[in-house]
Amino acid sequence: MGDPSGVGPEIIAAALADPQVTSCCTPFVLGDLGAMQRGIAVSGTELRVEPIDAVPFTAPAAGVIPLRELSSLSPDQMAYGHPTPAGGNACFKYILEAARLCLEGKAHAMATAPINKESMNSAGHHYPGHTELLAEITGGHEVVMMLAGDKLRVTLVTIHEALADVPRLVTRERILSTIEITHRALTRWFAPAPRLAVLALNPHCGEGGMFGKEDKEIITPAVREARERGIDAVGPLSADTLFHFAARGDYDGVVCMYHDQGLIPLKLLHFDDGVNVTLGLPIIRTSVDHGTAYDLAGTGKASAASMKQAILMAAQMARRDAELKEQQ
Ligand SMILES: NC(=O)c1ccc[n+]([C@@H]2O[C@H](COP(=O)([O-])OP(=O)(O)OC[C@H]3O[C@@H](n4cnc5c(N)ncnc54)[C@H](O)[C@@H]3O)[C@@H](O)[C@H]2O)c1
Ligand SMILES: N[C@H](C(=O)O)[C@H](O)COP(=O)(O)O
Repeated sequence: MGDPSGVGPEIIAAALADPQVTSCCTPFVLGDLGAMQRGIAVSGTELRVEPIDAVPFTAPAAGVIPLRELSSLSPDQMAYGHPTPAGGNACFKYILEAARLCLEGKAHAMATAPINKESMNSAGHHYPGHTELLAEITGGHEVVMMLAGDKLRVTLVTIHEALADVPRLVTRERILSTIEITHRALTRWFAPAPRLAVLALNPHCGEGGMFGKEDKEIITPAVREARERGIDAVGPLSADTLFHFAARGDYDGVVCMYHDQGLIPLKLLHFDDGVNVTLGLPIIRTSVDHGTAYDLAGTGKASAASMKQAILMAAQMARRDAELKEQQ
């Protein structure tokens, strides 16, 4: 459900009211009954929530959202636009339970609504986001954040890091593993023979060292090694021009060095329908590409398009996994 004080519950309701969603999967919510009922009212949908005790559960009637109640927040603890430690703790529980159900094979995939990272941290859970928390609780796998839309897919070598720390964190090993994880995931789910572009860190790829040495000394050898391992990757390429070519279809994925390098173009093109996917996990996890939007929470004005796409993509990935399993 994500943060009950944000737009999560209302966009979940709007997404689950869409027959395209319910015809491709059997969704259920891990969250708070009161928050979900409020979200349904705000969304103006005709849905009804029915608490479930366990997963799996009996298939619900049309118009019913099965909900496993993991918190019972008071109105103060879930006031719109006001994150609370109780709300942050509740989000943490929803994520843990979703991961557990996926790991145990009781759910095929999880699609997350937005959390407020500050509120989860205020509850004592010190993670930059879902990505790092899921990496830890599913076995310490190396993970990569991907944001994807029809026109563009970006993956990130560094995620939630201060910009000042990025040059130090952009190592050859980390670039190489990001390229490899991206390649593997795209091959499995999205593009059978992926073409990857790897971005430079500095303007004009460092201009021969005048504007920084990282492109020549770190990114170039990492791309060379990826190519030696059979991956169709090119780079480093200048970030200012590359997105034009990627968005017109020249590449299946763009490996970016830091958060805003990739997420600004992605959200410019796909704010409404972009999906965040965590690659490298032993489970399928997708998410909306936006945050808690406190300024809109409770107004019913938030778009549910990204939530819907996140659920559809999770279902599509799970179907693909089932096909691959059958072929084995
Ligand atoms: N998937 C996630 O859990 C996730 C993703 C991004 C940000 N966050 C968190 O969300 C909190 C708020 O972050 P922020 O303010 O940077 O970003 P935000 O995405 O919440 O809001 C940025 C702007 O986009 C608008 N917006 C967001 N979602 C919208 C929607 N569905 N429809 C229409 N407009 C929408 C908001 O009204 C606001 O003007 C932070 O704590 C951040 O860490 C969580
Ligand atoms: N970087 C993401 C974005 O801006 O959309 C976002 O913060 C999500 O992070 P998690 O999926 O790790 O919560």
